[in-house]
Amino acid sequence: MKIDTIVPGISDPNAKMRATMLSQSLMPNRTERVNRARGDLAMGMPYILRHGSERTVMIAIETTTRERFNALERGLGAPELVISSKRARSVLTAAVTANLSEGPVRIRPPASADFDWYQRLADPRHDHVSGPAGPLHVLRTGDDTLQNAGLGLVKSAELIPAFALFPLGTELLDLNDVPLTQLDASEALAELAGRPALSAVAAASFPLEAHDVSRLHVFRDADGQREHYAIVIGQPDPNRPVLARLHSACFTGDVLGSLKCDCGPQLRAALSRMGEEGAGVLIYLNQEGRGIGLANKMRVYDLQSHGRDTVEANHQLGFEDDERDFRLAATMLKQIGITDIRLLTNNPGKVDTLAGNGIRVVERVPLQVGRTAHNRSYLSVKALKSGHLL
Ligand SMILES: Nc1nc2c(ncn2[C@@H]2O[C@H](COP(=O)(O)OP(=O)(O)OP(=O)(O)O)[C@@H](O)[C@H]2O)c(=O)[nH]1
Ligand SMILES: [Zn+2]
Repeated sequence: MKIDTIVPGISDPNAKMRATMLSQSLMPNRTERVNRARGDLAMGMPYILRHGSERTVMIAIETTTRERFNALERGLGAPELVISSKRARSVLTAAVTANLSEGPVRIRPPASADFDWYQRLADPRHDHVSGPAGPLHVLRTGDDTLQNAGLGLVKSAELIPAFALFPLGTELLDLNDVPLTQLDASEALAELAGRPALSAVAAASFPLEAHDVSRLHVFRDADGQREHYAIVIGQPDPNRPVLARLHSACFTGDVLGSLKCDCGPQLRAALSRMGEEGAGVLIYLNQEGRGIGLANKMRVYDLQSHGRDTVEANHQLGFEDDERDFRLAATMLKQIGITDIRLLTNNPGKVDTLAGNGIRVVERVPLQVGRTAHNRSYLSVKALKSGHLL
């Protein structure tokens, strides 16, 4: 951005310096650059992902249009398709996935591949009718910083974890006239792994069914993408550990009363126990579907209707078992001045993460409510595969 060209009175000796300072302060920082790229992916816009001298144009398979994809292919040549190793093991033949390590899997498309081919490998909705794909050429060599960053970005945009990378050789095309976002892959990886920063935005008190004194604090993450809530019930005694619940958003369970999980009853039971004790804190994290978002949760529910369990379905779509970041809860508790808690949970992972991030969990209080014939196998898979305590 050339601010000096629009600042009047450029002959003023201070104007140039003011323009430089203004340019510097308007320059997007790392969080903003990563968030722009994430926004582009969500809109189906391509952006430039760089690593060293390598430059690629990245586009998410879920959101791009066929027309845009074809235009990129005509201009830049065939891309590589990147999916996660979890997805690769579900959709590719065993011969192709033998010895695959965790992380991104790079696939060179066959000459006949059209946009439908990319969609079919990305989206598992037709897996049960089409069977495994292969033989295919999996690229195993080289540094995969670009692919790792891409995978982190599509997942954090809550999109199907699959994208295309079109190599952008310097000699090929000059895209300088197209205002594409540019992002460095190492910088993206550092941002995604960093401790999530949250700021307190607003708070107000109002009565709840559980207790007539409650205060809701709204926190917003640094990229402005998501809000999380802390609800303080009654007036917790600062000298005693507070009864606490760390709850992850479940629109289907919390709001609609779905019988497929135990979230709604857990939410209400936690609030009413806090009401009975006269004090407590509920941390409500907007990490729907164990961090994959509601659209992806519906995709994994659909896979579950074809016989997959909750963990297998996440893998088939390309996600890990659990994509949540419980460090957010530790940050929020500390910001509202609560460091000692009794945590209502059956999930030892929550206890460990809070304890490792400055919260003293003096007791784990089991929360076993809402078991139905519909969620019996879901809950036993969580116990068997995810270490939840029954
Ligand atoms: N991906 C996926 N998410 C699910 C499924 N069923 C429920 N969820 C999500 O799982 C999360 C459950 O959250 P919590 O109840 O806070 O956590 P938990 O890990 O079960 O631990 P505790 O309830 O504290 O014992 C919510 O985000 C739900 O939306 C499923 O089949 N697949
Ligand atoms: Zn639920």
